[in-house]
Amino acid sequence: MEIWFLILVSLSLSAFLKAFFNLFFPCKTHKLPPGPLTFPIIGNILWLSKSFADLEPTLRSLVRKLGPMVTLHIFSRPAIFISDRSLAHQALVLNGSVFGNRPSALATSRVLNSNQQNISSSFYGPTWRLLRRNLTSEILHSSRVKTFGHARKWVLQILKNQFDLLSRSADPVRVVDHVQFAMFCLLVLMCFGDKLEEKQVKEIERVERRMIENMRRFNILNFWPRLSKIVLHTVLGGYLIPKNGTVNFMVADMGWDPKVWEDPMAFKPERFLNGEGEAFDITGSREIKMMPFGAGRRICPGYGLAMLHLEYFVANLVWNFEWKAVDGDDIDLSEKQQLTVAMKNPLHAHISRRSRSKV
Ligand code: HEM
Repeated sequence: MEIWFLILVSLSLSAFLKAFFNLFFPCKTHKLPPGPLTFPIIGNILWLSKSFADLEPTLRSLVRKLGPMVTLHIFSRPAIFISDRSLAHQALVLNGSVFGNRPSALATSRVLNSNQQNISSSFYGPTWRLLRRNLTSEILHSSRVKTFGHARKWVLQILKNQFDLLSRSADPVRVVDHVQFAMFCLLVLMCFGDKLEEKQVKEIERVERRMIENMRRFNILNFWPRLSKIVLHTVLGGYLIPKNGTVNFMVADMGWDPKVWEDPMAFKPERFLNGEGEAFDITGSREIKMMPFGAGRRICPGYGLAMLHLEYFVANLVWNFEWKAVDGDDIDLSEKQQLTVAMKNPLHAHISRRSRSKV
């Protein structure tokens, strides 16, 4: 047999074996993303002693030192933090079925999340799919939102659907949860009252730019824990994401990436003025530039409704009040960490002349 043929066969065989092992045994061939040196029990105590506000700068400095994927050993599971937009896209959008899961909750939080049978905490599976379909097609679909006046009727219909579909379940918590869920949806829809008109929505387009810029610049969340209970070991960015590992996305850092956003820390709503009339894609389906509503299969199903609602709310705040810095004219954009990020020196609101003249 020709020697070149033997070389070719052995090279192909080794390439095949490598691909096979990478696919089925990534934990043997890949390492966890880097992380600080930790000692089993002491390491956990150190992390747990940190407040939420301390965790964020610590993580940022680790990302600067170690790269866009970092592992911390908190509790018994490795917690992986991702700060890079394209890795987030690869995980949440391109590999949505792997990263769309939620972890098993602690016994205490199961009381609050109805034994993980509600839409946001349920595992990626048939119950989640059913709840999600019911919410998106029966409540949040634009054709339904337009007829919000009949909200009460839909909610009753949805409740009936849910009861019918889940009637085989012997778990009473599950049913209670669906009642609560439907009532919550009703409340959200009722908030619109009968004041939402298409004309009004158009008038406040300008406000939308300010609002999206606010979401990018002043993040509602610094990092969004997508605590994925990964069913099989998987590989992302050349690193192992272990089975039962948890994955967290550093949302604030993605919205401040200077490669995407010019002068990222400045408040510039006009950056969303697009000459070609193409709207900014907040879902990140093609590329993630910011992700206030998450991305991929578990993206917030209420984002359309939330945007409308916020536009209406923010437009009224701008229309009815004059917002001024307390001391001097300069607005201070520094932040402080509370449960969410808030303005360190909030503005004061004065009733505007426009509103006063109406009174
Ligand atoms: C400004 C307003 C809102 C923000 C910033 C927001 C943000 C988010 C985020 C970040 C997630 C997690 C996404 C992920 O895991 O990738 C989420 C999930 C969710 N949101 Fe929202 N949301 C808002 C309003 C709403 C509204 C109005 C509704 C209801 C109509 C809603 C219903 C949900 C539900 C049911 C989930 C869980 C989805 C799932 O796990 O499949 N949200 N939201």
